[in-house]
Amino acid sequence: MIKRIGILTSGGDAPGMNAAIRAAVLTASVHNIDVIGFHYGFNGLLDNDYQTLLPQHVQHIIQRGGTILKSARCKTLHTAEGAKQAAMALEQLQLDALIVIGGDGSFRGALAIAKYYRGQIIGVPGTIDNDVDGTDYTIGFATAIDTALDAIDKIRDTADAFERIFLVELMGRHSGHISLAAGIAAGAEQIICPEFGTLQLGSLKEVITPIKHAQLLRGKSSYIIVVAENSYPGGTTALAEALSEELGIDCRACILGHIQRGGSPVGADRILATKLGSYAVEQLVAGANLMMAGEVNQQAVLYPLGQTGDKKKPIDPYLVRWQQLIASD
Ligand SMILES: Nc1ncnc2c1ncn2[C@@H]1O[C@H](COP(=O)(O)OP(=O)(O)O)[C@@H](O)[C@H]1O
Ligand SMILES: O=P(O)(O)OC[C@H]1O[C@](O)(COP(=O)(O)O)[C@@H](O)[C@@H]1O
Repeated sequence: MIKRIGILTSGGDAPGMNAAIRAAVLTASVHNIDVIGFHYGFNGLLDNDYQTLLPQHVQHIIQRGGTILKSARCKTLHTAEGAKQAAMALEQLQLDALIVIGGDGSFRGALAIAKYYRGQIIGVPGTIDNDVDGTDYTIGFATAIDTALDAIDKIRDTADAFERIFLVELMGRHSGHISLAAGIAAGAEQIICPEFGTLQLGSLKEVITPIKHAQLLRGKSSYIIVVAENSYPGGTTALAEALSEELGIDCRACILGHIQRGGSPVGADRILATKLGSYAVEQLVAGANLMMAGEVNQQAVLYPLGQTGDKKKPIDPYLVRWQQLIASD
């Protein structure tokens, strides 16, 4: 019987985390479950830093970016001592369950705690990167794409005016979900992401050949290359410099950075967050443990927490093929 649950947001914040908190609190209230929210991710467990969350505390937060509970990374949790201490905090607060909203790293943290905790744990996928197995989309991904798209469209204007080559670096840590989606939607001429293989220092033929081909075909024109972070050993600015040297034309780099994590969540993220935040509570009541609440083919599903970081979810193979065979030609 679940009477009291804890909730926290951890790792990179993502637009829609607030919507997930709201949905979990409102659903818990209907089930007469008390909720406490830990601040600063897992640090809140270790530092006894938390607040009671009542329905009135989550009013009018569905449209807000960031997270009202704050987020952080927590080094201590990587030690067995830290995991034990976190579990002890949950026991002392008499929490029957914990909801962790975050990415696969946060779910590994949750599993570490589970070794010493008698209650239930459930994950809700919140990261702009979409690099979590067991769910078609993560909360925050749709908003990040639109943010990136808005920026790339603006870059296209200035690139067109100067007939310049621009390299736009997008986030994703080691995954290309954001770059592929935003690159396709922006009509980027090239997309470079880890799934296409990492570029080597000095071997730029595969980037240069399509540029030269396009120049031959279309003459002078703007040319946008979307580059997922960590795709080139020296970074995207170094890649732009190397290309400038090889091509003899100025290439500009634009690193979009953390702007992609902010902003009001788009409708798709608010809806996904509402569904998964609520489903997580319902599934805890039904007895779920060490699972993630995900969505596959529009159905809310449970997926083993321990498999969420297996990196089995590919970037869309149809779009990859289209980009490589048609868009970059
Ligand atoms: N292997 C692990 N063992 C224990 N805790 C971990 C582990 N991996 C990640 N964590 C915890 O989860 C936090 C968030 O993970 P991170 O990978 O930074 O973000 P995300 O959850 O967005 O993938 C880390 O700061 C750490 O506290
Ligand atoms: O905010 P930080 O610590 O610089 O981290 C940047 C990383 O966080 C992200 O924005 C989100 O990643 P996570 O959700 O896995 O934390 C990545 O795309 C990026 O590589």
